Amino acid sequence: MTGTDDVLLVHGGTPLEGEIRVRGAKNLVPKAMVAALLGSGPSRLRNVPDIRDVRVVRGLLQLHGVTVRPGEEPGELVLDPTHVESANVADIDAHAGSSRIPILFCGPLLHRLGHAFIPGLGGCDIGGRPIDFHFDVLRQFGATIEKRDDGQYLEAPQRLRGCKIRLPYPSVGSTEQVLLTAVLAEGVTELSNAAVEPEIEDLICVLQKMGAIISMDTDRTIRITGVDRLDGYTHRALPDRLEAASWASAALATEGNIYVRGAQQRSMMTFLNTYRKVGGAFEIDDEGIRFWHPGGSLNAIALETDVHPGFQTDWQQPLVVALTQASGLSIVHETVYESRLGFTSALNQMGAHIQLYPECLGGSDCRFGQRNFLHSAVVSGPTKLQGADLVIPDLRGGFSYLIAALAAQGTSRVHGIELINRGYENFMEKLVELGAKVELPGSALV
Ligand SMILES: CC(=O)N[C@H]1[C@@H](OP(=O)(O)OP(=O)(O)OC[C@H]2O[C@@H](n3ccc(=O)[nH]c3=O)[C@H](O)[C@@H]2O)O[C@H](CO)[C@@H](O)[C@@H]1O
Ligand SMILES: C=C(OP(=O)(O)O)C(=O)O
Repeated sequence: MTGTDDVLLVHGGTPLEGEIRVRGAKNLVPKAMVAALLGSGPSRLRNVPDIRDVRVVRGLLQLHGVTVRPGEEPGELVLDPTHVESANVADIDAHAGSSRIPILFCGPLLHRLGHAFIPGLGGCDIGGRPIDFHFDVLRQFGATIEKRDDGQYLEAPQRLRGCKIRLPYPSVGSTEQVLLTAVLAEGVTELSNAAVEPEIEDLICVLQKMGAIISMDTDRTIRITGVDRLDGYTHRALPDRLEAASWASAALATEGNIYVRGAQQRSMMTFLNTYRKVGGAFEIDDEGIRFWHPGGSLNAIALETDVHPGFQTDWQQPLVVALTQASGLSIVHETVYESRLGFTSALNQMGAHIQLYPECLGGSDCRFGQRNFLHSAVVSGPTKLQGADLVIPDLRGGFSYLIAALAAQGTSRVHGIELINRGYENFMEKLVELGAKVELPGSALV
């Protein structure tokens, strides 16, 4: 999608109603694809969504000699790493695109080739997003790292060795870095203050299927006993709980009713509790979850994002749009990313009343409290939203703008919709199936 194709006209005011399906999680599938690099034979990954982050990783794996082909069932990939080889640095740079996943190639490439090149990373612009923890842990395993203008060059002069690591913060990516490196390192690795998101548990399941030895304690400690060799795996990716929650928020904000096939209660319990407090209704069955607005007014709430099992930060932005329709003052404290509330200024242009503060409001003190980041919000509602010209700032912010435009009166022009393809499979088709009135300029109503 380029040029004017990157703009969507959204005619708001119609409740979203119907059924959509979510497939494998954006925050697991690309990482399971990287794990295939560690195997001595082919892996089969099922429930793979057609999103840009998957295409980026597929390209990077192919550059490193991994063959990637469709499997027998729709959404299945077969990844064969038998002939892993060094890739041209310029090609890697060109393929890395907008994703954060290239950083996770370090451990597997160091094991397979003894060296790795990591280009500049993409990902959402929602905070500084440093990668210091990643390089600190890789050094502890015995890797050397040289920063040059085009990226980071890593080497493993000898087999990487297991070590004792404590993360300064339970970072998802750094925990995955440790897992993907420790499984083939010599000896035992003990990781404390690890992240324990459901996608990390699913990655551990993938690695265990390959032959890894990994145990998790209740105190965020993960122990990995290195092995000499891993096989391929067959795995069905856990469903995308972040996409599911986005559609749930869309149902609430537009006074609609959406059945999300594939949504799973277990990985969404914290979201479901919050949804119920706001006044949203849901019903769970074996195949998915139905979310709807039961009528009447919604309740203002106090919300704090946190690492799992807390309220996931990626759920925050879409739900804030629904909170603009709740009666009273809602407080949102974003403790994972310092700049993740910036998207709210466009909601204010549409008629919302959202005030940002640098203090930690409504809960515990976080890392950002003394540093002048506008990371708390007071949302005053309900407010009528009006269509506007919107420029998508990041993935979840972008989906939130779609929700706001759908809930608003009048027409919005939403610019930069291509970014949404990074994490939402076929979102335009899904919108149309749910009855949204959306239009690509120059074409008929889609
Ligand atoms: C592709 C993917 O899975 N993305 C998810 C992953 O991002 P990602 O893995 O990048 O996020 P992290 O959990 O690592 O980041 C959490 C916090 O740790 C900080 N940090 C992280 C690494 C580091 O080296 N130094 C450092 O200071 C970050 O700036 C941030 O404030 O987890 C986030 C938190 O659940 C989610 O919002 C993202 O959707
Ligand atoms: C922040 C996100 O992703 P990434 O880490 O890929 O930028 C997200 O999925 O909302």
